[in-house]
Formats: sequence, C-alpha cells, structure tokens
Amino acid sequence: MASSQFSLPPSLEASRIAGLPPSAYYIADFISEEEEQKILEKVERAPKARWRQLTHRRLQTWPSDLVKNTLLDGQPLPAWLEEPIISRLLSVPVLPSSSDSSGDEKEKQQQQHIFADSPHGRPNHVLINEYPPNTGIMPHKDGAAYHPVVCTVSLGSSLCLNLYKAKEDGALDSEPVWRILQEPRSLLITTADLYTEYLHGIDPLSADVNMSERTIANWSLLREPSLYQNGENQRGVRVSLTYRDVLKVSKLGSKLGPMFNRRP
Ligand SMILES: O=C(O)CCC(=O)C(=O)O
Ligand SMILES: [Fe+2]
Repeated sequence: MASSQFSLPPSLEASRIAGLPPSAYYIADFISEEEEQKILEKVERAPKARWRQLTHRRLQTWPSDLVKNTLLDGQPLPAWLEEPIISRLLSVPVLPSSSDSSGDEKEKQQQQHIFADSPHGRPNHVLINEYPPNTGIMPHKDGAAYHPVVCTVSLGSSLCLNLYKAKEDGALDSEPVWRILQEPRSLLITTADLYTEYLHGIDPLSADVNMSERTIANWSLLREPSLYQNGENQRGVRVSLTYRDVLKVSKLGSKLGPMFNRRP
C-alpha cells in the first residue's frame, strides 16, 4: 500500500473549525505516514532519562523543562522536532492571499503565519505526551508561560479532546461544551479565547463513544469519518507533540559574564 502524503490547505481559514469561538483549526493530513513513523521512532528511542513518568501517562519536554515559566536558553530543538513540522506550520498563511495589495500591516502579518505575533515568531518548546488507552489528562488551562497559540500534532491513534467552560465561581461543568477528534497525523491549533477562557482535557477511556456530526466539532474536517460511523473510536496508544512559544527565554550566558556571552 502506498503510504499517505501530507496535504496542506491554501490558508488556515479553510481549516477553521466552525462553531467554536475563533480561532481553532484542524488539518487532518499535516504529516505523512512515513514522517509519523520516523517521529514515533525518535520518541521511543529517546534516552530513558528524557521520560517523566506520571501515574498513568509519561511525557518528554524539549529542549528542556521550564524553570519558573522560563526557558533556559542553550539547546535548540532537535532536528526531528524542527523538520518537517515547524517549517510546514510557518508555511501556511492564516488568511487567504488577497489580491488587494493595499491591505494594512496587521492584515499582512496575519497572512504570514500563526506565530507571526508571538515574541519569537515561532514555537521554541515541545511537550510530548503518551496516552495508552484508558489514560487522559485532567481539564486544565495552559497558563501564563506561553504565547496563546497551541499547535498539537497527533501520532499513532485517535482520541477526543474535550473543551470545558469554567463557571464564574471557578467550578467546572461536568460535560464538555465541545469535543474535537484528533486523528493520527493531524494538526490542531487552538488560540485566543480557547486558550484563555476555556479548559481542555482528555477523558481516560478505552473508547470514545457517541461521536457524530452533531457531537464532534471538527467532523466535517476529518480525514476518515467513515471509520467512526458506529459512533465509536477504540483507542490505541496516542502520542501528541504540543508546540508552543515560551514567552520568557533567559539568556543564561549573559548572566555568567562576557566570557560566556561571545557568539561566534
Ligand atoms: O495531548 C494533548 O492533546 C493535550 C496536551 C495538553 O493539554 C498539554 O500538554 O498541556
Ligand atoms: Fe494543555
């Protein structure tokens, strides 16, 4: 069987998830099967010390853990997390190209790419989470360390991400307001209100159920909705790569004095 190829939309606008607060985007075939396999191998072969084991889930952080919400400048991201994902991410304009050349500066920037407004103009940090069936992540917000653009590439298996609205008193409705199905090789981008006003989480289930055009926000953007015609998704091991721009990067070298601060 020929392996699948990636396929990008002309602009993110074409991949907007309708019915969600602006802006969330879903691209089903962001990477090819071959690229997916290469990345999964790298994740699995990372040195054991790279993994942090939580009760049910394990994770890796690249290039390093944050210290007080700060990324210590030093190591760049490894090549296998840079290519092809970051350049592909930055190659998709947010808005369709307009024939009107008199567009203002703001509009031009938005046309560039999804990280055009972030402090470093690109993601500088990747969190890798591994979810065997029956594992998930509690509803949470991603907090103040990052620019509010989250790009998640899914590998290995499909599962549903739930979005919750926090009530005035901080309590949480038990039912999600929306569910997004993330297929392997897909890219999900969430920004703005979805970052600041809503929580996201993954239920620890062996299967996602009750899925349909009515209950899954990105149903019309799925690669293979026919796989879920009975409303069910049996989960396998799903690995996610979460790309973000950490706002604060500490120039450790400059604190150590001029000897350490020379750049070739
Ligand atoms: O795996 C995912 O899709 C979500 C991960 C997540 O929410 C996080 O790491 O903050
Ligand atoms: Fe998160």
